[in-house]
Amino acid sequence: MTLEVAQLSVFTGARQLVHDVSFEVGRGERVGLIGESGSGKSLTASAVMGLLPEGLRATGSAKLTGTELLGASERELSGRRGRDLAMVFQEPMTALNPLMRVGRQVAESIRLHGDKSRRAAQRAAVALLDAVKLPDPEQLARAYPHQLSGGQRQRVMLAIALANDPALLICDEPTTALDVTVQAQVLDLILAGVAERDTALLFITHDLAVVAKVCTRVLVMHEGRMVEEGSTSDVLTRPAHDYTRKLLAASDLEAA
Ligand SMILES: Nc1ncnc2c1ncn2[C@@H]1O[C@H](COP(=O)(O)OP(=O)(O)OP(=O)(O)O)[C@@H](O)[C@H]1O
Repeated sequence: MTLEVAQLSVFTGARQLVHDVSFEVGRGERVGLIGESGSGKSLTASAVMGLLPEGLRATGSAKLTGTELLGASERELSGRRGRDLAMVFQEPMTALNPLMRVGRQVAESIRLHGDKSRRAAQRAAVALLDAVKLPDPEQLARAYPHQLSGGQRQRVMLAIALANDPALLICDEPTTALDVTVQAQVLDLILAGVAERDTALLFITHDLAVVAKVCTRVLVMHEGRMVEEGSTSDVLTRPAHDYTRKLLAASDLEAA
């Protein structure tokens, strides 16, 4: 199993925000995490990545390829992030360095976790920018983030995330800020990227149409608890939990 989360809870002081969440994501599997705003999706993912905001703490277990992430040292975690654990967030501007050319940012993430020379990493970076279908990647590698469109920046983030063939990719609303056409293109790239590498995908979204397109299995969160889990087609067509039925009714998903 690539990711095994067991009895994961998140607390702020004595208040519990996430309650005993357990799930697994296998190699090459694409799992959606859905639920309304505030249901605990992002906190669950942040706890797995060791990126909880100051003042919050997690208990339980989250193992990536057999090794415990919860309670690991920051040094250990930062060694794994970008190597076998990668992330793409909603807003690429906050994750990209505004003062560094994008090609160099991709190349640095390759060099940080490998033994490629500067020149080889630069070449690999251009190849990755090409693989995420950025136009004229050699030229584009020399641009700064603010010179790119939102969709182009998200492709750069995806190139960085996939640079070291991660075992697990966590996407948190990666296309929510993009317009519909660009959104579909970026989703296709994510699907192709994880398929090529057999990467496990945990995909957070509140958009059920996106889940239907991307995920084979779905986890439903409500008020910090996991209330339902099943194959995407079962959950979207025959929801077992009242809350999931409400989510479906509130969405404009035609298949539902
Ligand atoms: N730093 C924090 N301190 C205290 N409470 C927090 C903090 N971050 C999140 N919360 C609370 O934890 C709960 C879960 O938040 P979380 O961000 O995981 O929800 P979410 O399902 O990802 O929502 P969204 O779809 O809006 O991102 C919410 O009630 C939120 O107010």
